[in-house]
Amino acid sequence: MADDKRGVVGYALLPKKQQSFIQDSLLSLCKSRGIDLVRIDQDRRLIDQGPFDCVLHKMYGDDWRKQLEEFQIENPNSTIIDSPLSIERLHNRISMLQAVSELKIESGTDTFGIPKQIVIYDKDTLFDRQAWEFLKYPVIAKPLIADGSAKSHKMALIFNHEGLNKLRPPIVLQEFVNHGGVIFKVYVVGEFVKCVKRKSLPDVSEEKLKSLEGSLPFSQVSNLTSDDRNDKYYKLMDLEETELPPQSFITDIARGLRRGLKLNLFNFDVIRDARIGNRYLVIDINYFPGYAKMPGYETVLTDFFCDVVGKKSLSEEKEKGGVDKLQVVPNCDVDLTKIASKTCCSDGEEKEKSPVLQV
Ligand SMILES: O=P(O)(O)O[C@@H]1[C@@H](OP(=O)(O)O)[C@H](OP(=O)(O)O)[C@H](O)[C@H](OP(=O)(O)O)[C@H]1OP(=O)(O)O
Ligand SMILES: Nc1ncnc2c1ncn2[C@@H]1O[C@H](COP(=O)(O)OP(=O)(O)O)[C@@H](O)[C@H]1O
Ligand SMILES: [Mg+2]
Ligand SMILES: [Mg+2]
Repeated sequence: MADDKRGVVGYALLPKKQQSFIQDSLLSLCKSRGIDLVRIDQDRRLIDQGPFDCVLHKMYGDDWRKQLEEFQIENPNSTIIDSPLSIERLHNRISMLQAVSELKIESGTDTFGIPKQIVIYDKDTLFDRQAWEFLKYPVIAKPLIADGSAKSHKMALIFNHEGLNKLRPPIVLQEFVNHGGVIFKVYVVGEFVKCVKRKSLPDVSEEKLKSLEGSLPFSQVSNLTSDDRNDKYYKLMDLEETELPPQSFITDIARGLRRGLKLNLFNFDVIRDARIGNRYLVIDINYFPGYAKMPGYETVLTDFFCDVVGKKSLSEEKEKGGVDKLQVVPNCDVDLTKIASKTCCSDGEEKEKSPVLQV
């Protein structure tokens, strides 16, 4: 695109997301750099709107997917951020983390993986302790589907057999790993990677485990307000004292995941195993997360949009060296019909019978 021609990014977001993401500060920075952010009217067909150099979206459903397909056929030069097929992989907590197990990264002393876990489809398997004897209490029960609904964030920490009674499969049972009460959230925007600290669940000692009753339900711990955090369980952790993981290690994982998942906009949650100080576990990956909580999000996102629509980024304009060009990963060609039937992964291993996406 000629640099004097304005770029147009159309966005289709739910009202809550629109409110948090489309801030005046972002609109005006984009505008000053030749990019117009335009709301897509969801009461009209996408194909009747535009032109858009890029369509930015966090919307689901068959109708929306069809509209995007139609739009892409009519507008082959337009970029859709991101492909619905790629996003869909994150809607299942097994296929989501499979992407981590598939990563091949050379690392020095630091290692990474995922916690031991199993997918449970029925109550018989849930109460058959032998079926998941490789998991030690406490475990976390997570809904298998992670589609952004309030229900998909409702979890429970299970301390013993009694705690299983309230669970409703399909769920993922995942070993709870003590990690010092702090998680690392890694935000990815194209090639840009930023790691921040957030509060998490406190450690559970062997001693404490004996005295705890069946289960503890919780939801979106890292987004709790300070009032919630002050209650006796969610006691405030000292985030300041926690050291961040090595930046180059985290960047390697982020870029590997970006290519593996074929996604440009996502974040992932990482914990540091308290038993093994240099072992990191990825526990969650989210599409198009709350970027407005990331310091300086306006600059990062504006640079990304410039790159997507083919305008020079600020770093290029200033001809500064050392800043990676933000390249857009091509749209995904994952075949969703290839969801195999396999079961459980423990730190990357998998056995027959749980849903695993084969790319
Ligand atoms: O709303 P926010 O800013 O808390 O963002 C949520 C994310 O919080 P984070 O940026 O990671 O702190 C949140 O991340 P977590 O699940 O808390 O790890 C999700 O990405 C959530 O989207 P969805 O409900 O899974 O579709 C995100 O919600 P939406 O903004 O997409 O509704
Ligand atoms: N395996 C685990 N070990 C320890 N804590 C965990 C584990 N999995 C999740 N958590 C805690 O539970 C929170 C929510 O789990 P997560 O998988 O990130 O769900 P959500 O998609 O709702 O964010 C995490 O932010 C972290 O505090
Ligand atoms: Mg999370
Ligand atoms: Mg999540």
